[in-house]
Amino acid sequence: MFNKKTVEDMDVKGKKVLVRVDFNVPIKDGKVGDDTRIRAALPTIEYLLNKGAAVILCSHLGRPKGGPDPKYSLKPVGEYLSDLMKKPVAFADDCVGTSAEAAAKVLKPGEILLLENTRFHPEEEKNDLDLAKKMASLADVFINDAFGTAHRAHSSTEGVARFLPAAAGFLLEKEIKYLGQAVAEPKRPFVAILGGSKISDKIGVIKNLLTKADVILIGGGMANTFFKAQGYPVADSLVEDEALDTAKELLANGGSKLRLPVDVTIADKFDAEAAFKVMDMAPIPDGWRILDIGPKTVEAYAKALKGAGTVVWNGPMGVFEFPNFAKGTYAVAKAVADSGAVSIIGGGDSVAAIQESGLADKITHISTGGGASLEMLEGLVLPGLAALQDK
Ligand SMILES: Nc1ncnc2c1ncn2[C@@H]1O[C@H](COP(=O)(O)OP(=O)(O)O)[C@@H](O)[C@H]1O
Ligand SMILES: O=C(OP(=O)(O)O)[C@H](O)COP(=O)(O)O
Repeated sequence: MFNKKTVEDMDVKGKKVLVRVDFNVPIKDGKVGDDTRIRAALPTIEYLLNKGAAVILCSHLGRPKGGPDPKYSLKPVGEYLSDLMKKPVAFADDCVGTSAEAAAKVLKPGEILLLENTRFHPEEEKNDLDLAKKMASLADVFINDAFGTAHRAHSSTEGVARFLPAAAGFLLEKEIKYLGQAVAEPKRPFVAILGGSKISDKIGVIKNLLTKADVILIGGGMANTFFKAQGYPVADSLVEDEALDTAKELLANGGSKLRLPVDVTIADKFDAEAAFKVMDMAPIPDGWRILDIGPKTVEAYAKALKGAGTVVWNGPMGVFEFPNFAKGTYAVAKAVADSGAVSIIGGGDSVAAIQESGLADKITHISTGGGASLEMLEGLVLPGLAALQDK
């Protein structure tokens, strides 16, 4: 079922191994927040070090626009990893070029180097092969362990695999195996929950989910786009206008499977200290924005989750980073945990939310990928996986 070479199939002793990880973790005030994605990469890193490889890690962080931006530096992640592993982690302030080359050259077996954010090069997201070739030139072997980014065909995920012997890390293998079998024949009722802020990225998944899931519960920024598509003025709420046509089409075809919030919590600014109130869904007053689902919606969604056989969830129900707007996300998390269903929660922020809710140990599978697990669910090919060598 998993037909790609893995790290165990590769000869890595004495070699330099470039490992694509997904260290796209929440950073607050220059410090790492939820570290699930970092911990999830440790088995591959430790295996390689024990086998006598020199490990060169690369990742993106956030969505920097058009060049280097200190806000999106991976430096704090390197420091965090060093504390976690209790060993030095060297850092190069570019993922290619002289600093990366010099740092990679002196790296010895058993040592770790982290390269700066791959998205500081705009070519990365275009899967530019020159950039990929430069990254590949730093190493002898490529391992992709970035499940969370496996749905992106970028230079550091897909491109680089064309220039080096390329195999999967343990995390990538584990996620694909688990999600593959869990969604092949899901226990029913199958409830999907979709929220968050990456709206145009993820709204397309709903069309396909309508054929697979029994109920789809919408929250977060995703819901706002549906409200606008229904004709509600949403004032300053987060909406992605390019997703409006898709939302309209889904509303027309989704029938009773597709559920939207019936009430919302609105705020007078995008701030943890904002004034807020709950209202039944109606035109949003000027100057306000929707930052969470309301209590009636929580009740309705909890009812839909009761007795579910399988639950797949990506995207928080509100801006859970602000305590006043975390209630919807935490209450839905509790309903998922209490449902007794096979539950899969994926995505950088969704996982951070479930960890903060204290309910993580009641969830069947915490996945490091949100968009990646949704695309898997859709049956799409993940380019980061497809590029690796077959067994
Ligand atoms: N109503 C909302 N308005 C603005 N942002 C929202 C809203 N609801 C959720 N969010 C934001 O969505 C983000 C997570 O979205 P996304 O990246 O799609 O999820 P994940 O990382 O789990 O895949 C969070 O930072 C959260 O604050
Ligand atoms: O956080 C990620 O995706 P997710 O929010 O869907 O889990 C991945 O690191 C991919 O990031 P991207 O959606 O900016 O390509």
